[in-house]
Amino acid sequence: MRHRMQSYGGLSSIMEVLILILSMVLVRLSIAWWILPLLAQRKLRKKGFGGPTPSFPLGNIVEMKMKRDVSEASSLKQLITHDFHSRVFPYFAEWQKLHGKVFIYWLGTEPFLYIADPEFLKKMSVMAQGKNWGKPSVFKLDRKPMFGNGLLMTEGDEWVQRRHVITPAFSPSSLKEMTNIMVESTKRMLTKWVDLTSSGHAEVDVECEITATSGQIIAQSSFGISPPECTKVLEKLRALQVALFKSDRCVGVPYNNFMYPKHTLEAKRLGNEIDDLVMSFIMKRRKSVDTGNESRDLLGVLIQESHAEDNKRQRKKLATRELVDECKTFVFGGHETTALALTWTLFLLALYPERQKQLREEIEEVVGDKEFEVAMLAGLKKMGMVMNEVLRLYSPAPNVQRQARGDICVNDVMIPDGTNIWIDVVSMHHDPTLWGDDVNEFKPERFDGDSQGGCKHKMGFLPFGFGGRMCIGRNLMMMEYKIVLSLILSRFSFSLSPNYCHSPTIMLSLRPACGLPLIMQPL
Ligand code: HEM
Repeated sequence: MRHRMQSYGGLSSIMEVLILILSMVLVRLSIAWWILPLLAQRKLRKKGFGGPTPSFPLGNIVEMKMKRDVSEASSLKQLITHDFHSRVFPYFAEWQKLHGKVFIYWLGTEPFLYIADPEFLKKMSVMAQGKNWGKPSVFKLDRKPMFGNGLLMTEGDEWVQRRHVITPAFSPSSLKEMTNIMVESTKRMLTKWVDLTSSGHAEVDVECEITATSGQIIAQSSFGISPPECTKVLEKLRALQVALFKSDRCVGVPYNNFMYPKHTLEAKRLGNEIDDLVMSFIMKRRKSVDTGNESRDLLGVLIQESHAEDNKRQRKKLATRELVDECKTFVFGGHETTALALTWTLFLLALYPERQKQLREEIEEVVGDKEFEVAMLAGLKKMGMVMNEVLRLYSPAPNVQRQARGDICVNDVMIPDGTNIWIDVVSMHHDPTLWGDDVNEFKPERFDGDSQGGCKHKMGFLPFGFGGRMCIGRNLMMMEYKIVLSLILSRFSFSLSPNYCHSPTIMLSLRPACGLPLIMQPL
């Protein structure tokens, strides 16, 4: 009996210790996840930054989801309008009315400083050294299967070094070598469209077609991956994008991965499969380096760099991982955004057929019957204006994110180290105080002789981001855009299909939710 009592006594003291440890862990977690961020938010509030009231542990996620559901349901029968900020970001549109263009909102236990004011952004970037801008750790972790630690996600010295190594792969001479691949891939797509239309299928989902072609272009021109091989990677990347961005996974809520195990495991599995495929391409290319048959495309540049430094085993391992992450980053970042810019262009040209005619005349004048040459692209001025206007109205990259690495002082307010920052590009591109009352009209002329399109603030037009982290692939994009669009316009005229449903939506990028069915008419 005494023995039993002793063991009960031992058990209860173990329980007490466990409860104590658990309470200490809970206290530490609430301090780290809630009290400290809340104190930082209070400080910012005292300095005049408002924002919606968060609740623990979801922050403002519930409110955001509710507003989005309402907006999606009410926009099902939406007429075609280019004024869609309140549809894709209904919560930001409403909070802006209450709190202005700079405020704080919460994703789970992560506070975000929302910015739709270019002047505030300018002051902030002047004060922050390039290296003091990081990428939100919460997104880096969440998007790891897709981008790993590729250029888009690296920070500090590592980013400086990586950007320095990669930049030559986008030099004018390297881009020139990509022309043939762009022309050939587009011609293959157009031959397919001719076959489709001549067999009675006039309706083509051009978003799907152009995304596949753009994927082939980047995979082949930057990594030497041939079309059949790259299809697998592209399909898996698309599935990964859906797993990561098409579900409400409560990013920012501690341990959200455990709340959505199915999506988390699916993303991890797809990420690993893509890694294996990419690794097999890299191994093949490494062999050609060993035999001296290496080309100077992006993968060639990266492989040579990793060889130059891989005298220590540790470094070699790291370099191989980095190579895989860069390949994923560039294959995804390099095709999705460009394809969407072209898709939204075709949508607008279908809507305004007189613009198709104008561009066709320009192509006839500049290119005529000749083979495409890079030197011709600068002559396609009207097309350049159309491109800028599309990137303004339907910016494929709808937001830019940062995390302060170090305190940043703006207007005498200290934005503390670690603050997440969300820059709402769609809002700035649709702001009548920056662009005028015709802000929601498609008017390429606003870019005639003015690279800022008449925007009243030079940081109000940010399709490729800003500062040192501006898009590294923008020249490649502009070249691909003009080549693909010229070839399409020379072979087809097109109009919107009655099946088109106007529903811009965000799935990391800004895309048409139901694709872009067009009625194609061969010329
Ligand atoms: C319409 C086409 C494109 C748009 C709208 C676009 C947009 C952007 C934006 C807004 C950023 C800045 C992100 C940030 O600051 O966090 C960015 C960065 C980047 N883009 Fe693009 N992009 C396009 C095409 C491309 C292409 C064709 C490539 C590759 C071939 C590419 C690769 C990258 C990479 C690697 C970065 C990260 C750069 C860095 O952090 O140093 N993008 N892009």
